[in-house]
Amino acid sequence: MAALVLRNLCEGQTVALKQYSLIRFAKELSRNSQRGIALSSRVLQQPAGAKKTFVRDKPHVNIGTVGHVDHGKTTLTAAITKHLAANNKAVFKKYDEIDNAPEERARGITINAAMVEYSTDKRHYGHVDCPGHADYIKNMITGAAQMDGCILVVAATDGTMPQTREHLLLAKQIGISKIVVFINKADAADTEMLELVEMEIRELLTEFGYDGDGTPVITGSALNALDGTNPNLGELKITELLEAIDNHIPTPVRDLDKPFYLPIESIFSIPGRGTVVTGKLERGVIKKSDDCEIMGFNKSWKTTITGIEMFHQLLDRAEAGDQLGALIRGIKRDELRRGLVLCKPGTMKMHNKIESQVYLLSKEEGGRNKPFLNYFQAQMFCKTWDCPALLSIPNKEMVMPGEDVKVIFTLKKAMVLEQGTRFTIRGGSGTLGYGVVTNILEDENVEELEKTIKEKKKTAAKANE
Ligand SMILES: Nc1nc2c(ncn2[C@@H]2O[C@H](COP(=O)(O)OP(=O)(O)OP(=O)(O)O)[C@@H](O)[C@H]2O)c(=O)[nH]1
Ligand SMILES: [Mg+2]
Repeated sequence: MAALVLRNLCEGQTVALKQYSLIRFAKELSRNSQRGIALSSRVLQQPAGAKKTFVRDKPHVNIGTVGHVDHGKTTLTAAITKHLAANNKAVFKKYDEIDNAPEERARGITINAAMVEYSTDKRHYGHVDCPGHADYIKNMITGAAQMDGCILVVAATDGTMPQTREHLLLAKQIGISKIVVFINKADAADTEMLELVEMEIRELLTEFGYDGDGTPVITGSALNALDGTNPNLGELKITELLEAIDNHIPTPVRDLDKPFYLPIESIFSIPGRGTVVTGKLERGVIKKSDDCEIMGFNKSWKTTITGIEMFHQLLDRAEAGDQLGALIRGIKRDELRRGLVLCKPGTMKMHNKIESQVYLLSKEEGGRNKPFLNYFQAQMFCKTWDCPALLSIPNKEMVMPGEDVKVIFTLKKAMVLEQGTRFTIRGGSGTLGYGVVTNILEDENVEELEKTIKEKKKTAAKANE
């Protein structure tokens, strides 16, 4: 998260965000304990004996809230923890404990994806509350990249909105196969409106390849549940929602036998202890004292894992699916960034050129209205990283939005990529398309390529004079 703040600074997001970022940066370091997965300095400096050891007595599943800005995702997240806290299955997280950065409080919106933990009788959950605002879609992608299933929140007062569509598209692309819908703000809408919104959502789910008829849709009021008023729309609906999550979102089959692999989501520095990287372990098993390799953005490091934690509890062994923090030896926080990968030494490789099959969104789907010419530069988002990438189309000069095509991408930096990896292409402020890596190609000299492109553009401009 702290890394994210720095990134926001570097990448010139809104001025307001910059002003708040330094304060947030300082706060982030001290608020790790509220995020669940991160290892806070306060916590890690305690003698190991003072901390609980994580007991794996239920399957762990990663879910979260997605949907348009202000539709009630954070209110719902707080309401779920309140409901389960009454049964000792969660710690109640108030609304402003989830949205706790100064700018989030000032603007009343979620900027960073936040994490809470709770259990039902059936499973243990890590829940990421994603931001809905279009400006923070990057943070939503990173948050959602870790989910096994999600709760799509749609306010009955608005119905489906642009980020409802965009989040659904990204969820599909990230590989989330099952969704549960919560139609929120039922306290502020009439029955006719609620029915219309449900129909609209079911249609949208079908359009994006989900089971529109079979997806559980629960209609209620997160605010009523949080306030403890109107139990028929509040409390009871949270019970229904949790049952739907337990039953509709399958426990993923985890890849425990493969070498471990964790896309890094954030990096923290713990004075006196070292650097912690956090993220979801995608596959394999890690143990304390395991050797590891960190790689991405043209660089790599070899080091050792000296501690593992999940939700403030210590683990000797973490397995695929766990949202964890790993303490690593001898690398400074500033050397690392979100998007790097932690893996078993020698098992992964970085590449900067791939062949892929891509679907480019049509204008109606929120895509571009102009054709894509050779060497169009887009931003590729994959797992927790994003990197500029030049698009080229074999044997063609251009492709149109709405086309499903074979595309070659040359990335500005070599990243960890594999055949079958899914990614999203964004540009300007929106999603332009999505695709899957079909082949790894021989690395390209990016500087040479850029020179050639410049020359070609110059020649073309001269010819047009
Ligand atoms: N009437 C009514 N208002 C609600 C309900 N749930 C949330 N709200 C209000 O809607 C506003 C937005 O709620 P949030 O929970 O911040 O929405 P969000 O989806 O997390 O917003 P972002 O994270 O910024 O995208 C707040 O003023 C809430 O009090 C509800 O069930 N009924
Ligand atoms: Mg929110």
